[in-house]
Amino acid sequence: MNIRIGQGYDVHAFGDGDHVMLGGVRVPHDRGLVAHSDGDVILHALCDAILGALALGDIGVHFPPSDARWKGADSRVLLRHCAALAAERGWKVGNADATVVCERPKVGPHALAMREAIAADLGVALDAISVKATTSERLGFIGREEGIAAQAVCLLVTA
Ligand SMILES: Nc1ccn([C@@H]2O[C@H](COP(=O)(O)O)[C@@H](O)[C@H]2O)c(=O)n1
Ligand SMILES: C[C@@]1(CO)OP(=O)(O)OP(=O)(O)OC[C@H]1O
Repeated sequence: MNIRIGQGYDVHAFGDGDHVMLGGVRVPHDRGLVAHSDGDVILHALCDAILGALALGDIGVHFPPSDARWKGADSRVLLRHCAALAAERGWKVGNADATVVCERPKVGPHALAMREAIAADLGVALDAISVKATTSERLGFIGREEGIAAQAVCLLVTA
């Protein structure tokens, strides 16, 4: 069995709105996220982790912000596309682990639903997908609730 590892990172600013999309789940909030797509930082970081493991560039190469096709896009579509790129090359996701960093909203109550959505999109078992959260202890742009960040790592294994 061959293995590959990739990592990803994404940030989006908070703006007007009444919910955020995180890990494919609509989470009620008193702000929204500013983005060309739905601004799902967890899924964007995960897409970049998969693309990184494949050495296929990054999310902006595959889904350019200049392309109207991705305006308001459901990031689950992007994630499934990245999984398909891996499958075409003989790889599948072994496991993935993401950390979202924000003061609010609280992610814990939604983490299982996020894991379920991601596992379904990647075609893997629930226990292969981890979603964690931490605050920034009120420090920096995240601490001031100006934006939200996520990191992800992903292991690919030969299918
Ligand atoms: N947006 C968040 C942030 C944190 N959590 C949970 O709270 C725990 C404590 O966070 P600290 O930053 O104070 O270490 C963290 O381990 C998460 O379980 C959360 O659900 N949503
Ligand atoms: C996802 C894309 C889609 O156009 O746009 P954004 O939603 O702005 O998100 P970003 O994390 O900046 O990645 C770039 C783009 O691929």
